[in-house]
Amino acid sequence: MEQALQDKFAPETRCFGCGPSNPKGLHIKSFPEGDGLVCRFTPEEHHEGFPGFLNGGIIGTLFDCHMNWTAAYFLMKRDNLPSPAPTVTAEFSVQLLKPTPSRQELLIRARVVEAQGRRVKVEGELVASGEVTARASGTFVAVKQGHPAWGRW
Ligand SMILES: CCCCCCCCCC(=O)SCCNC(=O)CCNC(=O)[C@H](O)C(C)(C)COP(=O)(O)OP(=O)(O)OC[C@H]1O[C@@H](n2cnc3c(N)ncnc32)[C@H](O)[C@@H]1OP(=O)(O)O
Repeated sequence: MEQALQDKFAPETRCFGCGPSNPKGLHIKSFPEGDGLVCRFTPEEHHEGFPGFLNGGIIGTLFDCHMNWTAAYFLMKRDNLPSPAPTVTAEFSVQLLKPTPSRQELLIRARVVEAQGRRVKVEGELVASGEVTARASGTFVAVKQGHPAWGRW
């Protein structure tokens, strides 16, 4: 089976949302598909906000990390880099449209809508049983040498 970008390019990282090496993390897995990236995530009970529905902060983290990887992968392709660009989240916002069921697999899609230099805008949506329950957008910036995140992937 195809490897997730996180496992292929950053297996040692410990980010709470996407680091494969964080034993308490969410371990999201992102895969290129179509014009963006997709992530499938099945929540656990301790991710719930109320019984049977996902906590909003967890939804934010899913978008944050998956959109970040979408930006990083986009820059890798655009700039012909050997690995995803070292991007961090500059800002993001989430619209919680309806309660998100937490006892099933969820689909998160994201795609780049604008890019200029090392700044990339990404939009995402969260789908449960074919229904969009949340949307997000954000700005992700590839850091320069000297930034605390540099070389930490
Ligand atoms: C391989 C990928 C692995 C990814 C795994 C990690 C995923 C984890 C997701 C995270 O949680 S990251 C951690 C949380 N984020 C941070 O801690 C970031 C804190 N902020 C910063 O470090 C800096 O503010 C930042 C690197 C984002 C920008 O500082 P810089 O000095 O590098 O850039 P600069 O200020 O020159 O801005 C560059 C461009 O971004 C734009 N920009 C910067 N901050 C912005 C902002 N807040 N909102 C919108 N745009 C922003 C800025 O206008 C400009 O646009 P233009 O190039 O078009 O002029």
